[in-house]
Amino acid sequence: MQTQPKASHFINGEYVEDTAGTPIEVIYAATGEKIAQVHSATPAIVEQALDAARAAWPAWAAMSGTERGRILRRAADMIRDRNHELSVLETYDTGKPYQETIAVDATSGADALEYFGGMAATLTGEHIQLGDDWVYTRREALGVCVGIGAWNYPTQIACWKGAPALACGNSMVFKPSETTPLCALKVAEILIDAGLPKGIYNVIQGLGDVGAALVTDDRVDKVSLTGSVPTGRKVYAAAAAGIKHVTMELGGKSPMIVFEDADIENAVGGAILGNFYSSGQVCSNGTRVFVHKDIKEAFLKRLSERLATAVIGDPQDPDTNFGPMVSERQMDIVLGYIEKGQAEGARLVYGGKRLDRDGFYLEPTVFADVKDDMTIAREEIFGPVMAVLDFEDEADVMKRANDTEFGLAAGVFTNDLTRAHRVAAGFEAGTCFINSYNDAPVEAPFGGSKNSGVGRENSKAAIEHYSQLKSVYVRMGDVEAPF
Ligand SMILES: NC(=O)c1ccc[n+]([C@@H]2O[C@H](COP(=O)([O-])OP(=O)(O)OC[C@H]3O[C@@H](n4cnc5c(N)ncnc54)[C@H](O)[C@@H]3O)[C@@H](O)[C@H]2O)c1
Ligand SMILES: C[N+](C)(C)CC=O
Repeated sequence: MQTQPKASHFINGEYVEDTAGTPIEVIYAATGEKIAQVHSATPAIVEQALDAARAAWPAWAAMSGTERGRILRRAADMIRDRNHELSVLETYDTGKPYQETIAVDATSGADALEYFGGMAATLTGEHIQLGDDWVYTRREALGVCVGIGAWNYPTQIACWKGAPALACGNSMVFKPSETTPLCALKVAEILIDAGLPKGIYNVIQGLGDVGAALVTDDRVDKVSLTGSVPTGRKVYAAAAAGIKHVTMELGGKSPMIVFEDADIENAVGGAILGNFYSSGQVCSNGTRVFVHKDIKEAFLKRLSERLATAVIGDPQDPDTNFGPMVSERQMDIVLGYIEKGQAEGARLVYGGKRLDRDGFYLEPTVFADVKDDMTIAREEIFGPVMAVLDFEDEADVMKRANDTEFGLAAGVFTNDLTRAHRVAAGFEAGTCFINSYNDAPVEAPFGGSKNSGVGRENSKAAIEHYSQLKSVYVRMGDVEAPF
């Protein structure tokens, strides 16, 4: 497959290059080989992208929602038609198994374009009667939105930010992660092929400095970041200085609680999905798995048996279901946490090593007897490392589950109906799961509380974050002035 894009950036409906920008190598995680190179955006490219987005959005905002929505839904259909090609590319970009990318990545991007495309025509204000006078509200676009992506779901993130922004009549400049620059370019190309006016969705490459240049620019009205908490703090502060709207989708260290009455097979399945899908590189993963002491050993035994059946290998092989870390750097970070887990006294019950093969492969890793204050129970690892902690009492485990700076997600496995809902209500987290883990349908709000984020992606809630209301007061009688 051709992995080298036509050019580094996509601006005003065209691929654009500026080789003066710092080269960014794209490394295939499964082999360690270079598969493409792009250039970081120069100040001239940043200017070009923001000028294009600024110039294009008023006409786009003035189009009817039906027309905007039709273009987004056409793009969704095109993504679905090209799912195989896009999934192969996503696998090259991230190293994630094709078995996952064909099922989730481009299709969830298409879901967002279809959902928000359908919603575009329904966006309205309201009428408020005040005696003879009245107020009507107009739901208006914000203007130019900047999207900044993480590397774990490059197509999905490009679409989850782009679809609601465009549906509301905004334009977007999207900067993918420097680790995975390829997929967002395809999204931009497909949107143009679907009929999107030039300049409405632009992609530029770069590291944090390019992201920072976008965030601080006066032409930008809204910033939506998917990334780590430390980056979130910087971006939020910079956006606040310019009084910009923000959405922050940040990291997590989410709890999953398995009660003694849970269906163990389902709970083990949920823990596998919530720790080892995408080789553990998922923001909402339930990496602190609290298992009731009465079933802990049975849980660990079944978990180890099922982990032994993981098919680890060439991510482009459809049978492979566990791939490499996205980069050597990420692999080294995760190995550092595994060392810390052992040094701090956690019991390694599965995996723990780098695999003896090319690429950045780690074994799926499980620690038991983890204590709340251990580093592997407190910090986001963003890799295939599960921490299993014991508990006996519901009130106590709830306190421990919520004792974290993060609040992205949380899950509970139990067959006790009232306990399930009581626990879900008690979680300090934006997205909770009962007898399931990591489902993220476009119809449901997704996002975090506490340090895990601000705002919500997907669902009707996202419309509030990409539009603003204008109130128009209409007086029907004479004006009564005091003098
Ligand atoms: N909540 C969610 O929906 C969600 C989804 C996926 C990933 N994540 C989080 O993302 C993190 C992993 O991704 P990562 O390593 O790419 O994160 P990161 O914070 O290192 O980078 C994220 C993006 O921000 C850019 N950036 C860095 N510094 C910046 C600055 N000062 N100004 C503007 N942009 C800047 C990067 O270039 C990149 O595009 C994890 O913490 C994970 O939990 C969250
Ligand atoms: C949003 N989600 C859970 C699909 C991917 C986060 O890393």
